[in-house]
Amino acid sequence: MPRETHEFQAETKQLLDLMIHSIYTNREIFLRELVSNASDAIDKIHFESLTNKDLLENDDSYEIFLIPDADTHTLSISDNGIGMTRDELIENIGTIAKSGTKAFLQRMMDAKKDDDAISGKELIGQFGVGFYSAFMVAEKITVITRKAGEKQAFKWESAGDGSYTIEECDKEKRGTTITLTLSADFYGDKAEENFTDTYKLEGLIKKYSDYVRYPIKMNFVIEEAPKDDEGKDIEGAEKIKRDEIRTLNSMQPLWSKNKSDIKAEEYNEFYKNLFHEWEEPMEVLHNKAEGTIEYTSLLFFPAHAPFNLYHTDYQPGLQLYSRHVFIMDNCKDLLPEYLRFVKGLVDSPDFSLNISRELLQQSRELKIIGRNLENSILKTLQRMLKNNREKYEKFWAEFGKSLKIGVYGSMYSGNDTINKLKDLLLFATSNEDKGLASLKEYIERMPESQKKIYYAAGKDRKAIDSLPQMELLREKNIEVLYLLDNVDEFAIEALREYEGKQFHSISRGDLGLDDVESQQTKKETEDIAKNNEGLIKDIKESLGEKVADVKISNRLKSSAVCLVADEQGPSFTMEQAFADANNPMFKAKRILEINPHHELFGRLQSVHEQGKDNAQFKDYCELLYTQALLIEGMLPENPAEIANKIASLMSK
Ligand SMILES: Nc1ncnc2c1ncn2[C@@H]1O[C@H](COP(=O)(O)OP(=O)(O)OP(=O)(O)O)[C@@H](O)[C@H]1O
Repeated sequence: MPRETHEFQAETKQLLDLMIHSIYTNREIFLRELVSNASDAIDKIHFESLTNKDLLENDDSYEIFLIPDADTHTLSISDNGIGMTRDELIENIGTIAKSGTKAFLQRMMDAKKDDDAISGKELIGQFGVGFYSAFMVAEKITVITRKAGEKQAFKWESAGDGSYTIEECDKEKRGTTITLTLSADFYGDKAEENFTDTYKLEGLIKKYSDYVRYPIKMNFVIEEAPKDDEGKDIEGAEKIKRDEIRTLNSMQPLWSKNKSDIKAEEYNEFYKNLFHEWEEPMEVLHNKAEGTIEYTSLLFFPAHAPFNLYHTDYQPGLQLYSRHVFIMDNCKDLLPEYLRFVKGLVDSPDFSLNISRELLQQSRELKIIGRNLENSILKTLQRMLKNNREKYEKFWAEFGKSLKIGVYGSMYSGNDTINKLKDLLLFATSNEDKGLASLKEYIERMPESQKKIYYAAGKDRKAIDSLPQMELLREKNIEVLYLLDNVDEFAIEALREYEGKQFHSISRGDLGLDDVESQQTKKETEDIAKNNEGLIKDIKESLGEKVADVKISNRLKSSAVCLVADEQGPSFTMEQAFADANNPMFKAKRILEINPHHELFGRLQSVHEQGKDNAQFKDYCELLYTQALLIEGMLPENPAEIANKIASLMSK
């Protein structure tokens, strides 16, 4: 195959450009990225070799080699991992598939446009861009790789200038060697950071990659004075050089050490290293369990929710080890779905080394460990909520959605997730000064006469504040939960009640207030309804299919109309959420409520006196309904017709 030149995908070009003109000062992290990739590649061959030993080609001494060369000012990172085929080279290195990286670029562009204060430096810190980070220090990168089990090796090369070349080449050992031809600032004694200096490299490996579970080796050239027969240095004699291969990383798994001997930075570095994260974790949970089942777990809550946390390309799950030996990544069977954001590992001598995923699912040990981990995470969260509200609210902002989805999901799975999670939920409320409220806090603040927990859903505070349905509750000083996230209302539906108090949407059904005043208003409203039976019936008839019912309202104060949904069916926001999910079948039943104390009601009565079939009455009905729709943030089906009706009414 002749040498081929390929263009980088447009997004890759942008990324390369950013890397080359990098604003990121912490350039040394490129080494951690390349070493992590090498370690991942070894994990892969190890895993594959469990079912296909031939792939190893009799070489199972996994290792990563660093080869600095001051003369050619290159640094190579070599591994005997899985390697890449030609297609994989193009797929993995020439294109950006990761949604995180795409999101990174988007944010970068947005930041540029808005002249945003978020600097590129911080952004790189949040995302991480793997292989490409090497272009921060290299003017050219050469990848030579041979996939395990294949004969042909390939050479990939790029100067980061928009294109790369691929050609066939020879490589005796399987795996990948990445050679960086260092840019002028990064080699030589005068350079501020000299990445051909063995001692500098040793320091970086200790700092970032000490726990990598395969040996990271490097050749040191040792200069020593020759020794005499008694083993003493011969003075004045010319020094002798000899090579010594050293393993740079301790490989001692952090989790096997005593908790009290581990510093916070060690946990942080370990986490960043193992999970390719760039930020310190929000929380670390390190537990050793002894007893019927023995295991050690080291779990982390990331600082931020990943962009794809709720997408199918997100890989939840923990790493499994048995006596420090890696078994598998992304084991989903340990933690419930609502904890999909938790990263970490479990090491247990009770796991068998080459257990299949299918068998694992049935493992009794795994179930018990999973339950223990879930409990310990829930306890941590309960403690955080009680003792460190600020931190908990940060957690909630990142991962609250997961817990709410968990509550919603329990509607189908029928387990006791609700009981586990209900006290951990936080909601915004109409009482803005008090910040977010747990359901317990809300209940504690409820006046005795209030029997239900009221909630309203909307896209933001302002939208809910301006709902006509809020008027009465505001006047009565009744606190309302503000459901601002799509999933909130679904979670509330699943909860049904909290400590014996039912949830009640302010936009659905009767409010059910039973203080003396409300009882009185209710009676009044019933009387008005009775006296206007004919009018109500005719409005309903005129609106036809559009509404399920028309009612005289006892909840409106200053607004003329509002639309409420039927108590049984979905609400308007749920209808919207269903529609967004391509499920337009679920429609809320619309009930038009009319304020009998509004001036317009009198007008309506007099127009109605001219008969239910007169055109003006029909227009009034239509416009009242449209108003109510608009207040709910919904558009009428026939906006042009409505506009004409308004215009003709205004000109009268
Ligand atoms: N040494 C290697 N051996 C085999 N494959 C590699 C090696 N280095 C990189 N790759 C492949 O190239 C892909 C892209 O690497 P890159 O570092 O850009 O991203 P990543 O490792 O997937 O993610 P990140 O490092 O940001 O977590 C990897 O997923 C892997 O498939």
